[in-house]
Amino acid sequence: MFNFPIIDLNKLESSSSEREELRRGLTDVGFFYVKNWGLSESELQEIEALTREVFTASDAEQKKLEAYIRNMAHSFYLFDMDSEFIQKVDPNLKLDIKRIDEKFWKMFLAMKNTGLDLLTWFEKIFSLQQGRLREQFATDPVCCLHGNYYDKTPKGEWGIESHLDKGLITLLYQDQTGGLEAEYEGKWYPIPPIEGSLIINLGRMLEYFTYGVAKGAWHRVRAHKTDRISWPFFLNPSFDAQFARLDEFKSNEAAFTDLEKKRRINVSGTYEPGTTFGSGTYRDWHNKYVVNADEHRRNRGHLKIWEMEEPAKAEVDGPSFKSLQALPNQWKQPNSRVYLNGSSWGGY
Ligand SMILES: O=C(O)CCC(=O)C(=O)O
Ligand SMILES: [Fe+2]
Repeated sequence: MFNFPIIDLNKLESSSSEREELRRGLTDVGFFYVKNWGLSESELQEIEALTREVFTASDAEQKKLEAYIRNMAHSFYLFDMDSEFIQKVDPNLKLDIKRIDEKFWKMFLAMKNTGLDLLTWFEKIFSLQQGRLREQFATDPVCCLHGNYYDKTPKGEWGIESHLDKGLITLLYQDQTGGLEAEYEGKWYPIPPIEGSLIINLGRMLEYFTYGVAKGAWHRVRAHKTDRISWPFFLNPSFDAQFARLDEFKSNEAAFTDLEKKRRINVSGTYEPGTTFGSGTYRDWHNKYVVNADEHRRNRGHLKIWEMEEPAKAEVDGPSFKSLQALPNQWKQPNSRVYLNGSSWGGY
């Protein structure tokens, strides 16, 4: 059993051993737990119950929901209380949309704040100038919260196949089922749930910007006999962030180039045959490798995804929904009623 770091956010300021554990999580393991991140256990229990209600609602209930989102090929948005979608809610709908919206939005913000605080801690751990990570990459980060619903993954199939998330940091809350595993030095280890804690893993972008000193971590979800819910929050760079790596880490360039060469492609829910990151912005990279990747992501997991984004970002991405709508029907929502099956663009 591998010992993943567990960081109590309330102790980071006062305890150097806590900061050392964070360093281990950041530079060696790529995965760690954090405690005291913002939501109480009772709030999390409520979120779990509401999420299960949404995902297990009757066909009829889900059909009603579908009617509200038929113009959105990709996501099930609940965050904008003034939107047409919310106002048009069928009075007979049993799901309590407003409550779901309120709870999920609170979770979204708590996770976003925790992620940004962690970036500040990473700056300290790396002795970077204050703001070096946050100001260069995350002044206006592209954030996305998923509800992942694994409906009794059939034996022999993966909940989610081995992958590396594409963004800066992923913050994940999971129910008590278990099944998540991470790779460390070539071996796979379970990441069991610790009640109330978040799992943090580092993504491809943070790894790239630091020449691999911050460690991107591979992970996967095993098949399980019961259903399982997890809530990953993806903190991606700002669309306008330049793909400029930090000189402070340049001494690791040779080692990182080596690592990249040995890597499988199509690593992170993106489709990157022979990727060179090059210059430009995160938006350029996103448009090239994420927006066009749906076909390749289709079979990467056995789950339904519910997705929440910030309204402003959803607008920025309007064109990508439209381009998705132009795709042949079978690419849009395979087997799905309300939710997309394993074809999120914002996450992974
Ligand atoms: O469900 C999990 O525990 C992991 C989900 C995940 O890796 C992802 O959505 O990128
Ligand atoms: Fe992931």
